[in-house]
Amino acid sequence: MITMAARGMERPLLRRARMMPDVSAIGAVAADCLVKELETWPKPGLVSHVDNGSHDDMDAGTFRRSAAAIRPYLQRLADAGAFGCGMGRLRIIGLEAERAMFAATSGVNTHRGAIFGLGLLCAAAGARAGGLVDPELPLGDVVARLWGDSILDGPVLLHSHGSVARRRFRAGGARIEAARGFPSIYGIGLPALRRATVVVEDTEAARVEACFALIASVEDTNLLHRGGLDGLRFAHDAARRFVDAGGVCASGWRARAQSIHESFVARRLSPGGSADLLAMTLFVDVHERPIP
Ligand SMILES: CC(C)(COP(=O)(O)OP(=O)(O)OC[C@H]1O[C@@H](n2cnc3c(N)ncnc32)[C@H](O[C@H]2O[C@H](COP(=O)(O)OP(=O)(O)OP(=O)(O)O)[C@@H](O)[C@H]2O)[C@@H]1O)[C@@H](O)C(=O)NCCC(=O)NCCS
Ligand SMILES: Nc1ncnc2[nH]cnc12
Repeated sequence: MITMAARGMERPLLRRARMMPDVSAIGAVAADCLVKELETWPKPGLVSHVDNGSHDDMDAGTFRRSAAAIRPYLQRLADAGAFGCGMGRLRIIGLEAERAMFAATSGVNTHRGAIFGLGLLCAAAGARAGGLVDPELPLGDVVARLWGDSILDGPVLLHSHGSVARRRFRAGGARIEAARGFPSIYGIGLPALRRATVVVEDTEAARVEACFALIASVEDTNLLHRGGLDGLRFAHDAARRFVDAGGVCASGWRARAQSIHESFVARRLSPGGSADLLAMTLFVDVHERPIP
């Protein structure tokens, strides 16, 4: 069993509020997290309900259609997790979800990374609600424990933007993130979201904080694809400066965040992997809220 502790990354032993055992709600919660990610602004270079960021082939409507189309598949992944299915079955459902996404968006890739990562978290939530694993085990550890090896051994996409960027820059990407139990969610996104929620009591601002914290450290293959190493460094530095200056807890944060958003758009940079990880952070937050 691969746990965060076994990998030397201790997580605090929190008692977790559980949304159990309602397996049938998992897909709807996950789709709602995709919509909440969309409805977060300013997010550097990314599409939101306010503008299209660095994209000219998709807008908020494209993302809403995509989230609605993949919602039933996220639920099927949760059900599959509750039935103890292996990675082979999850992959089949994931690929069907990708086809539904492309049909809903006329061929635009809105959520492939989210289908993969959030889909695995849905399956983990299903396995937990179905009593197949310790109900206290964090969802990321459930993914690593049940499917981590198969995620790494599975077939790779040879021609996706991400796979080209990963080979060129030796980057990790979505599979490594999932196989390791989502360290970016537990180590970065979730702590940032929760810190900001306590201080500012503004849920959209807290999502902005988590988004910037993720962009500041994730090796995002979308940034590498569009901007190479210089693009990734630019994004890391800009987001890090925002967080270090107090993030959304500092006065004037929205104007600063908007200006960084515009600087990404000017360079056509889009941290799609961090956007996916924001949605996954929201999902984990719902399922693992500590009991006060
Ligand atoms: C395993 C797959 C995810 C394979 O994907 P790939 O080989 O492409 O791997 P990655 O590069 O690792 O990234 C895949 C997507 O994951 C997001 N992502 C990027 N970096 C990270 C990261 N460090 N951690 C986590 N996630 C990351 C990202 O997704 C978002 O970007 C997509 C849009 O990208 P693109 O089409 O390139 O868009 P544009 O820049 O707009 O293109 P142009 O306009 O320039 O032309 C969007 O989907 C976001 O979600 C990465 O793209 C997986 O696909 C796979 O094997 N699937 C099979 C199904 C399966 O196994 N499912 C398991 C059960 S659910
Ligand atoms: N809001 C967003 N904008 C651009 N790419 C994304 N990938 C996932 N969410 C995204």
